[in-house]
Amino acid sequence: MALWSILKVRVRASLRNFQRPLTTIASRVDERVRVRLGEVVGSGNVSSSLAVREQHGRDESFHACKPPDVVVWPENTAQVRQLARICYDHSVPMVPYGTGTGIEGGVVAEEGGVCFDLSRMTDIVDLHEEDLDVTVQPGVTRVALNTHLRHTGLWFPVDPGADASLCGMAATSASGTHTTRYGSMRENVANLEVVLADGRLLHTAGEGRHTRKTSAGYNLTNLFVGSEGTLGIITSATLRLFPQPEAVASAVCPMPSVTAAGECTLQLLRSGVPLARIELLDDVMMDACNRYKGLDYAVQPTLFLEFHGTPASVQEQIRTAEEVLSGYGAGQLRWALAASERARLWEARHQAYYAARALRPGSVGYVTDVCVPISKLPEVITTTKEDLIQSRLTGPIAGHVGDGNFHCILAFSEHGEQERQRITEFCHRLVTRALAVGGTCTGEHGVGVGKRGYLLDEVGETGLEVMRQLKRALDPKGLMNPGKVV
Ligand SMILES: Cc1cc2c(cc1C)N(C[C@H](O)[C@H](O)[C@H](O)COP(=O)(O)OP(=O)(O)OC[C@H]1O[C@@H](n3cnc4c(N)ncnc43)[C@H](O)[C@@H]1O)c1[nH]c(=O)[nH]c(=O)c1N2
Ligand SMILES: CC(=O)C(=O)O
Ligand SMILES: [Mn+2]
Repeated sequence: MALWSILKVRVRASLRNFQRPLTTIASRVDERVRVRLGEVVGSGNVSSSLAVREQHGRDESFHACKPPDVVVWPENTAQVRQLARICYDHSVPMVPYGTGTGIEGGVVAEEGGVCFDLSRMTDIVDLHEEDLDVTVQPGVTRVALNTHLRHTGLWFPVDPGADASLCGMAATSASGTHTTRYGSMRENVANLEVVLADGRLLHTAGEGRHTRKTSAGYNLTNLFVGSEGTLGIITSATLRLFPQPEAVASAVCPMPSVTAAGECTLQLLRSGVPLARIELLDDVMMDACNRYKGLDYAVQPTLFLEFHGTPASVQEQIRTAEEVLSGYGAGQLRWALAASERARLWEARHQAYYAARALRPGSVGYVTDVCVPISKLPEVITTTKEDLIQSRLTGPIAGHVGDGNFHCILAFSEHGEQERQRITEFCHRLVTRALAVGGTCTGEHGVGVGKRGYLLDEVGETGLEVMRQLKRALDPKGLMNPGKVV
């Protein structure tokens, strides 16, 4: 059987395994429900227009749009609770929506229902500067929070390329270019307020609690981090903050090959340099970024580095890093010291996805997202680059290599069935390769609809069944973002 057919069978089998809860989901939101929703939020905060529904039925990925039946914009948690209760009573699916920047189809309304657009809940509720934490509503984005914090000397470091909502980032367990040093959403969420499917309100670490650690019972906070809207609607998140570093230095460093870059990354991590950022862009991605942002970097595999600390400690880190880099054939480092230069450099990295897509105007993007134990990174990234060449695919590589996480960004035409098939087969080989060395099918983008077929291979039968039992316990009617994750 051709690999393409095997993949289809695997995905279908995985979907069949999902035991639907007993209650049948209502297929459409009828007029009665629509009126009740409008009574809660007011007529200006509910829409059934096709354009609005289509805008909410897709994210930034290639996954096909499936519009919800209605979009609502609640303005506070009390409204979210009332809306959820209405959906629960009428067995209507609910799909939480942050900023729609996800790339695994998380907001696609697989079974229609009500999309909860949370962008009008934009309060920064509690800032505890002395405790280094803050509580935000779901409409607050990472850039908005850091703009608000600018004058406090504090910041929040988790930075996916997009200006995503912080609660959406919690929902997908997002990470970014600072994760090597500061952690991902998993490490940086201290508490979540969640509206459950039936409208009950849960505080995952207890109402009003914002400690640096706790061992009080099960870790409900991390159950909801990465739950992708399938267990409840996050209506606020309490996040850890960090002091802004006194000194910052960024550099761009050309490397002889992706293998050398991977091996050098390992050695830098082992040397104990507390790297704030270490990102790899391969030659194809450097070319794409140069074209997209009008830059003139050498077109070869390149490490983007950043060091944080006091002026003296940054100098010390740079000395050690330069020694390690020279042992792996690194070229001349180009430094970005002024804040504006650094911003330009990292903006190019954050927009790598759009730079890759711009290589083929009018294309859509298929982003892979494997993460492997860091010692396996050089081998896996080298084999992947060879596979791309043999498969005749243009898939620029960008990697958060300090975490063993990398992406191939494949730009393709929605109409090219054969090319799409080659991409699907390539992605399958990549995930298989990552799982074989103890890695994961997704380091940061989540399962959504795209990775459902791999969850069984990754966590095993018992792991998947426990996830489904948890889902049934919290969402017995199967209304929360159906068709995703499990
Ligand atoms: C250019 C570019 C670059 C990147 C990325 C995207 C793009 C376009 N991303 C992916 C994306 O930004 C990331 O997944 C965000 O966490 C998505 O946040 P949104 O608010 O947009 O969630 P979005 O609205 O897309 O929803 C994503 C999922 O979370 C759920 N959800 C959203 N808000 C919720 C809430 N309040 N309560 C419950 N569920 C909720 C949704 O139902 C859906 O399942 C990424 N990611 C990453 O981790 N690292 C990276 O480096 C990048 N880089
Ligand atoms: C798309 C993505 O995750 C990145 O550019 O890192
Ligand atoms: Mn990424």
